[in-house]
Amino acid sequence: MKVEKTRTPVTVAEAVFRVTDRVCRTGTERVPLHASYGRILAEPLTATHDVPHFTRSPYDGYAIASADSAGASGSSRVSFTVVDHIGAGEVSQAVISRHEAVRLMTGAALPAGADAVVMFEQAVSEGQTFTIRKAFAPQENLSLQGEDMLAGEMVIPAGRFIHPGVIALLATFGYAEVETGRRPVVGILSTGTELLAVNSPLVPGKIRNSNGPMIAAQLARMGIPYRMYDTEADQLEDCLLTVRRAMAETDCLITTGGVSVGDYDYLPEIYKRLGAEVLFNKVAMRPGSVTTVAVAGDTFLFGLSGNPSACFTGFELFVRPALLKMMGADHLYLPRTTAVLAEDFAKANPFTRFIRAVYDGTTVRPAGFNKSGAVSSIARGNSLIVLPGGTRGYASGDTVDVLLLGTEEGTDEWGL
Ligand SMILES: Nc1nc2c(c(=O)[nH]1)N[C@H]1C(S)=C(S)[C@@H](COP(=O)(O)OP(=O)(O)OC[C@H]3O[C@@H](n4cnc5c(N)ncnc54)[C@H](O)[C@@H]3O)O[C@H]1N2
Ligand code: MOO
Repeated sequence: MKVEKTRTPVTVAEAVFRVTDRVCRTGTERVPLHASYGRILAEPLTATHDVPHFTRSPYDGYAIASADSAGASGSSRVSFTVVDHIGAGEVSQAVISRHEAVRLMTGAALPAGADAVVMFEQAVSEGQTFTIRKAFAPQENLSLQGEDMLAGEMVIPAGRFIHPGVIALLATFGYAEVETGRRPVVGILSTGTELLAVNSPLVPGKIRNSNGPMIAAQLARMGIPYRMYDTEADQLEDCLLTVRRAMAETDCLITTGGVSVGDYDYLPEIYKRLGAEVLFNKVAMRPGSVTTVAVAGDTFLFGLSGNPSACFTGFELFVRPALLKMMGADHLYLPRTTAVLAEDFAKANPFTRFIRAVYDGTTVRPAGFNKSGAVSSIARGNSLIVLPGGTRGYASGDTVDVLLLGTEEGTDEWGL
């Protein structure tokens, strides 16, 4: 088999752009509210009524007409008579006359004639009467109709992640079902004759397949369904058959391994046989320089490196935003921040370097063994330090860019 040995690297930003620019939404589907968590809102969410839709008391207390409290002060008490008593969910039939009040609980509708609420703590109760020692302003201690949202107001645009707060909003407006971006079904194919199943005993030269389960978990974290595929051996024909089957059964396929220039790295030849358009096959980054993305028909083929740290990073940088866009998300990228490097990093960075790292809110430090083949630092890290290409010698105390991992939601800006 003849594979090209020289590839032209693209920058990380260019690679991300090439993928996200090509991806289209995979459609929409209606799901019950309880199943909508973690999906992407396909329609803007507009308030169908004012919230709250009636003026209510935000406190346990007494509803009064504020004008009746005029003159109350530290040295002058004003007295009221309680004419009704309501809890939340009840509506008083009383219409307050001069120096009358309705005793009401938090959330109860304000009775007619009242325009302020005296908290229990602001009153001295004596049977059916109470006194106050301060004057109340109109609308004091009220939760006004529409103060949170007004009918017709667009509250959450389409493309946003449905998190618990959005679920609360949907429930507020009575959405028993929600229109969401369809989740793509993703195939995972781990290639390599050295790979053993997770429950296999170790034998010389072989290793357990850690990338497959890792990618499955990266997908699960995004709520995306997946199917696992196996090849019998590192045989081109066998691998091609499996890729074709996976393409027929899924919306996109993630492979790991076999994408470099080795004698058994069949993926480049498979892309050729499929007539796939290769968007890029080398990225100016470490790890993950061999990351390849190709499109065959309307199926995306993500060729991630076999090296675990490179595989992990390739998923987070390229696969994740693509899948989010397939679901119709408008925020595609990992949230990023800056942090103070907590230890020296002396290595040169000929290309953009992504270092698995531990970020504590202020400082960030490499999460340990930092080779492309490392597994330990993926397990220990919660973030990626990003060091630009063409730099060297970062010292403890330097400020560096950090991408945050493990959040379900993206940001709308590719900022690196
Ligand atoms: N002559 C060159 N050799 C290599 C180059 C190069 O430019 N010229 N690039 C190196 C870089 S960088 C990387 S990264 C690797 C990428 O190779 P592949 O993506 O084709 O991956 P494999 O060769 O199949 O495997 C690499 C490594 O990872 C282990 N592996 C593979 N699959 C898994 C898995 N599912 N779970 C755990 N570990 C896995 C595999 O055993 C190898 O050790 O190529 C360099 N070589
Ligand atoms: O792709 Mo390799 O992981 O750059 O080291």
